[in-house]
Amino acid sequence: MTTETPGQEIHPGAASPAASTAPWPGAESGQSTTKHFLMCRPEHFAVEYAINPWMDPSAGADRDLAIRQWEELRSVYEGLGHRVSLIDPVEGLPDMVFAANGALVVGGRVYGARFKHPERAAEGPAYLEWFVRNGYDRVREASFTNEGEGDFLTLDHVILAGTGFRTDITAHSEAQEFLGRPVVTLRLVDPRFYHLDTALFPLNGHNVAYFPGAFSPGSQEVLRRLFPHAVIADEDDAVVLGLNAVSDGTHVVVNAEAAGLRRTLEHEGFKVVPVDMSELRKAGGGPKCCTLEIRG
Ligand SMILES: CN(C)C(=N)NCCC[C@H](N)C(=O)O
Repeated sequence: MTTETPGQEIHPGAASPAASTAPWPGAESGQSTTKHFLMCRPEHFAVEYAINPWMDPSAGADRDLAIRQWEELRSVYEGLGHRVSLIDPVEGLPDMVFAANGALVVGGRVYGARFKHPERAAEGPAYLEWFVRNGYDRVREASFTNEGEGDFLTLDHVILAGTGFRTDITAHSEAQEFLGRPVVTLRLVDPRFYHLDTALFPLNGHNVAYFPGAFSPGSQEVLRRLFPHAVIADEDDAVVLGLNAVSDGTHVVVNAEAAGLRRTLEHEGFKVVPVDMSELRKAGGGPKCCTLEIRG
């Protein structure tokens, strides 16, 4: 049903290791899934304003380096056999590279983002427009503030939803109603981890890795109950945005600096794919932020 603008589609070149029956011990953590991602080349990337504690406009950012790091991330996905589509970057929207914030797409239904900060407000309609243009007809403009997959992370039977800094808790029930999936609210308490995807990522359809210190005591308890076998990350890994990672159930694409987390994931049987996203981190983003998953 989805038709994409010619030239925007990128076809995976290499054979897919993710689709193979690779004997990595990660098999016990779940099967590898071939995914469809939407990304936005950082052609207008800059740190021009500060809307999170990572951003310092006076420090400057090297756009060419950001583009090289982003290209590397894109080829990692393609090399793993994932499909990558592109949305055109819009001049004047320096954070548009963080595609994860643009929407939440589950079962072919697109729940649009509504950004908290006016600096990013125009990104919501830009991403929604991409989905409409590409044939998605179950599209919902949000009535409440929410920053897409920055604060909504989807597992097989539940969607985990962050609140506290960006996404309004009322958006959680709006998303649940629209998507027909149970949404579990998690409260974020540390401003460095202002989106859920800075503090937690799904390892597969039924387990997660997370940094407990980013969550309120009640939400920590919820996470312990839901995921008794979760991978627990420490603050050293969290402060290099190590939890802003993307897993296909076998491979985990993770910030290279997250040394402890990388070791733990390998020990758990995952195939770790380190990437350097240091330039994009100056705006508060990592690999997951650059990646919006299109499900269905
Ligand atoms: C990992 N995170 C938090 C993301 N999903 N998005 C990055 C957004 C960065 C942007 N400057 C902002 O502060 O909104």
